[in-house]
Amino acid sequence: MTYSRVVLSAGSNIGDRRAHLAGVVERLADDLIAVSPVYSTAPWGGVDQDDFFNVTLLAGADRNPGQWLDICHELEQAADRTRDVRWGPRTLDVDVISVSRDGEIVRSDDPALTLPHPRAAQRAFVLVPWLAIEPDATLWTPQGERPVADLIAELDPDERAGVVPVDDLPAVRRR
Ligand SMILES: Nc1ncnc2c1ncn2[C@@H]1O[C@H](COP(=O)(O)OP(=O)(O)OP(=O)(O)O)[C@@H](O)[C@H]1O
Ligand SMILES: Nc1nc2c(c(=O)[nH]1)N=C(CO)CN2
Repeated sequence: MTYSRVVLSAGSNIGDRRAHLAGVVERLADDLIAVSPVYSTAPWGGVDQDDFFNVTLLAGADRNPGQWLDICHELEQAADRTRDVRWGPRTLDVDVISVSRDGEIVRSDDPALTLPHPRAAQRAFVLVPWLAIEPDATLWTPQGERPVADLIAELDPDERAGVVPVDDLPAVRRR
């Protein structure tokens, strides 16, 4: 038994953004612990592009970190995701933000799956939705384990202002 708890971030800024995010919730239905509201988010990373819709999800299951990443890639492929511009527009991006096992945060330098996600602490589009579903969330950073609320408070106010709640995705029924 390798029960693990995962934080995933999903984002879309091409096509039916809401439908792409709803597909993630549908796929993970059996493992879901919580799904944030949908947020409209200004593009992060310096590429001029349309706003994203983002959600952060908590899930738990008997899976290792690589199996969570496989699900992320499967979901991206199902949305016909292509890799063109780094941090550029996409139908669907699903990232593994953090995994914990038996309450211990998993850490990995593997470029194929770096954990926790090395840029999560700078991304209001990940942290703000995460805090909405887990008010005492913490993230491992190079400075150690930090409350997500503190990381958000340290972001540029413009970065925070670009992340605005829209509404909730419809609830899914467990299979
Ligand atoms: N924590 C992680 N979550 C998702 N992918 C990761 C992670 N760590 C490493 N990767 C690797 O990064 C590769 C590129 O991922 P992707 O195209 O989603 O990057 P990106 O979304 O453009 O940028 P970023 O990594 O900054 O979010 C993936 O194929 C994957 O193997
Ligand atoms: N607001 C926002 N910006 C992004 C996003 C995203 O999901 N939301 N994903 C990116 C690819 O890593 C690059 N920039």
